[in-house]
Amino acid sequence: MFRLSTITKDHGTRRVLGLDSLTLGAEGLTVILGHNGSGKSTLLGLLARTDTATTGQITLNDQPLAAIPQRKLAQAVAYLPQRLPPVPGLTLRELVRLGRYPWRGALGRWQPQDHAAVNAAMQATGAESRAEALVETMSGGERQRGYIAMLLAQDAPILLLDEPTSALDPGHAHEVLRLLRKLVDDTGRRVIVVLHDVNLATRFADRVVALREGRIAFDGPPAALLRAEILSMLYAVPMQVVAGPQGHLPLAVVS
Ligand SMILES: Nc1ncnc2c1ncn2[C@@H]1O[C@H](COP(=O)(O)OP(=O)(O)OP(=O)(O)O)[C@@H](O)[C@H]1O
Repeated sequence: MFRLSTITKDHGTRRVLGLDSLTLGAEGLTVILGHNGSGKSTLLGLLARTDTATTGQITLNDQPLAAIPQRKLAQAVAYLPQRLPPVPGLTLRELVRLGRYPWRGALGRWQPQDHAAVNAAMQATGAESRAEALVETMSGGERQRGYIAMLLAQDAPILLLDEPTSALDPGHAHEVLRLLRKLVDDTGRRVIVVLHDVNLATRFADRVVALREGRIAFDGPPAALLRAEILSMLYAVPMQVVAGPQGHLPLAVVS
């Protein structure tokens, strides 16, 4: 579990994040929402330690995040950033195998548990059928499933994903969230995921944390987010809440 206290992140004279106190990763699936530029990726980058705060402290399981050795951190936290470098010449299976990096010994030998983790991750994501395909030839959805399989193979208890559905059509976006939900429910992993789609968030999340101009503007269960005044404040456009499909929460729409 992450604890953040009095965190700020400045770029030059501009403050892009200011969080007094926040605990993340204690519950199943947390979605981070917020308008463009509200600080979501900055927050995830701080948790993944690819970025550092200007002031304040972050701990992971009561240890200062800054003091955790890189390999130990990678065993505890798997991070899928918003933008990934191209991977020319790599097959999907090779990509997923990269997820095992933090677990391999000094000589980099493959152990039975490495193979098992790669196979399980490919199976869970339905990536097996394309295992030998080159990643660069795949569609956005297939590639994204591959990256999520790589993340799963890392076998970390906490997963951080920054807009994993941004390149996906509605069907594939749902599929990714269903998969993350299943991971949480079946394996007890903790998932923290940045999304833009409010309705996807409320359908799958246990908790929603919403940022506005770098500050927390909402933190609570999905049903509590579905109020016109809260959504309109978050996105600075008039929004409404309308009836959803039978058995589901209402839907957020721009008025
Ligand atoms: N390296 C940087 N230098 C200067 N400003 C930066 C830098 N990185 C981020 N910012 C600014 O910090 C603010 C927050 O950025 P961040 O990427 O965290 O927002 P976000 O909520 O993830 O946005 P989006 O939804 O558009 O992905 C933005 O205004 C961005 O321009």
